[in-house]
Amino acid sequence: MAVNGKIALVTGAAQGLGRGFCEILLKNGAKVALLDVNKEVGNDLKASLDKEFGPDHTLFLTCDVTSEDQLSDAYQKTLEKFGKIDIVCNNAGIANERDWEKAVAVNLVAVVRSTYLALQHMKKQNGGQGGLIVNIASMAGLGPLLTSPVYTATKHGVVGFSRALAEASEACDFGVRLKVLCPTFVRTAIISTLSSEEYMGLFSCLHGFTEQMIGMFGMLEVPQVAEAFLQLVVEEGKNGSVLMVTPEITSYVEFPKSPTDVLSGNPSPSAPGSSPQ
Ligand SMILES: NC(=O)C1=CN([C@@H]2O[C@H](COP(=O)(O)OP(=O)(O)OC[C@H]3O[C@@H](n4cnc5c(N)ncnc54)[C@H](O)[C@@H]3O)[C@@H](O)[C@H]2O)C=CC1
Ligand SMILES: CCCCC/C=C\C=C\C(=O)C/C=C\C/C=C\CCCC(=O)O
Repeated sequence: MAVNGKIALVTGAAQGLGRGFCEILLKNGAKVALLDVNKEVGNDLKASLDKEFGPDHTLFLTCDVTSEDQLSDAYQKTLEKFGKIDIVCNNAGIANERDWEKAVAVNLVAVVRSTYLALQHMKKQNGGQGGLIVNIASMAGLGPLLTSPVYTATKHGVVGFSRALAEASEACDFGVRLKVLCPTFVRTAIISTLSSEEYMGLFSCLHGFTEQMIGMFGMLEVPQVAEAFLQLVVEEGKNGSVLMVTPEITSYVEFPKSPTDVLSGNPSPSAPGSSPQ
């Protein structure tokens, strides 16, 4: 989808990857609703973006994505300010294996809720103009991060939910596409949890394991991931696709043949973007 003139809503927008996604959308001519639980950092970001893009191009909304009321209120305020929503990026996420229920609430439950809200506002059957939802998972949505089983589960959940809903949206002709971004390690604040005694808890015997993985996979910088995000947004079609990002390679993930392919007699595996929508 061409970004110029579009309205986007990004969760967890105040810093890290969320900030990178907002900046690349703004640079390409979108207006963006910035949602974040961190009011102070969010207000600072808004002030800095106002200088670069003008105050009418963004709206900062304090929003804890785990609150149903705050989330639906944020969608409502975005619509009141900008009149429509074309792109939603569900990015807010945490790593917390001790308070693992909170990790499930932020990383999975809130992504599901926000995706359904987005669908409700964008789908053609409700008078919407269609649109695109990009859910931020992780490479931990494709394979295990040993020190973080619950984080891994939530990210696998985001991948599975998004792929299933992408097919359902197409079958129901909602006019809304879903895509998933799976970066490896990125230099942001979430990484500071790395190897801390508080985080490791049960898994302290795996001390040093993540550092080894970072040595193997490498560490991305935010602008590299923002470029991959832009690629997902701009490329037409590819509903249900999952884009993996490492320092060396950005590529669509191929999954085993899905039951829908089998039912429809599609001989090829479930290649991303195989559907024309
Ligand atoms: N940094 C990394 O290595 C990777 C990160 N990811 C994913 O990217 C996403 C963004 O993470 P980072 O930018 O790295 O982390 P970060 O910690 O720098 O930023 C996360 C942002 O989300 C916000 N947030 C947290 N809980 C929230 C809530 N309940 N409601 C609203 N906002 C909330 C925070 O205030 C913060 O602004 C997460 O989903 C993370 O799992 C995926 C792969 C790698
Ligand atoms: C295919 C194998 C999966 C590899 C996963 C790769 C990268 C994933 C990175 C993230 O999503 C990073 C986000 C959170 C992790 C933060 C801390 C957990 C690590 C703690 C530790 O092990 O010390």
